[in-house]
Amino acid sequence: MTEPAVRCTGVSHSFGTTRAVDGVDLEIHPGEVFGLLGPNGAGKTTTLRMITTLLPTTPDHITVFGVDVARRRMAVRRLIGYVPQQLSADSALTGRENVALFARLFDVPRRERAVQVRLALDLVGLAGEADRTAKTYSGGMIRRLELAQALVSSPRLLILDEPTIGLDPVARSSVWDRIGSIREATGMTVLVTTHYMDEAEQYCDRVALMHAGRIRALGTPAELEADLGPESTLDDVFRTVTGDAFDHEEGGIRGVRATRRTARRLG
Ligand SMILES: Nc1ncnc2c1ncn2[C@@H]1O[C@H](COP(=O)(O)OP(=O)(O)OP(=O)(O)O)[C@@H](O)[C@H]1O
Repeated sequence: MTEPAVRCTGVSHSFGTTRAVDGVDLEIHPGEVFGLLGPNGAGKTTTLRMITTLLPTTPDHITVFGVDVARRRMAVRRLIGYVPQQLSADSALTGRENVALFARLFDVPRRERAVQVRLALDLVGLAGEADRTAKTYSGGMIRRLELAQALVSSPRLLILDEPTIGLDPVARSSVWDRIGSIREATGMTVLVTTHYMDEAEQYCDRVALMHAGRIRALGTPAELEADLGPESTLDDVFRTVTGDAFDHEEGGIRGVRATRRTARRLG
């Protein structure tokens, strides 16, 4: 039987008295684009940080392609490419130098590095701009450069935390188009968080709706919408399962911080 790309079983995490993740069960199939959706503070980033080994976990709760995250952290790290919300590109380096740096950090063998760097830049459509410094890139190009950094070690699982936050609609669709073509070219599994329901509807094979640390609904966008009734959108589904939390929480201080973080990055 094929192992799931990610399996979470009863995953929880608290920061002091805040229960950020509260009993999450999840299976992500190999090769799919899976969206973890929810408002600011839902627990999405904390879940990703546990899957990527950046937060401690206990054995037997999370596996990546069958490898236990708590027992074999280094093996799991080799399977994953991660693009966090925070800036991971250096504006003083060229696109190529930024990707080459990640190739070294992730132990891509020396003699393969130049080829892998070129392939990653090609996959995100930056081959023509690879020798410009990153400070001359637009916000969408920076996001695509960060994708290339994550791709250079040929991960089996690509994890993206809010890849389109703060981007204009054209840049957003170009980032999503790249994610789609990368998946097609490599067969890679993609796990992405977003709070843009319309994007999830359009680009994700399956989604989980998360609120207050819990998964409230899981399925294909079409299944979730059909369950609610004709003409329903994912936004409607979300409002139903969270009791309108989406509208109320999105403008909170964390939302402002997240947007500012991105604005700083792009400024
Ligand atoms: N390092 C931390 N210390 C204390 N509390 C934290 C920390 N990180 C997250 N939290 C809290 O845990 C909860 C879940 O946060 P998390 O960042 O996982 O949510 P999220 O869904 O990713 O939201 P966002 O889209 O804003 O990143 C929130 O209540 C948040 O305030």
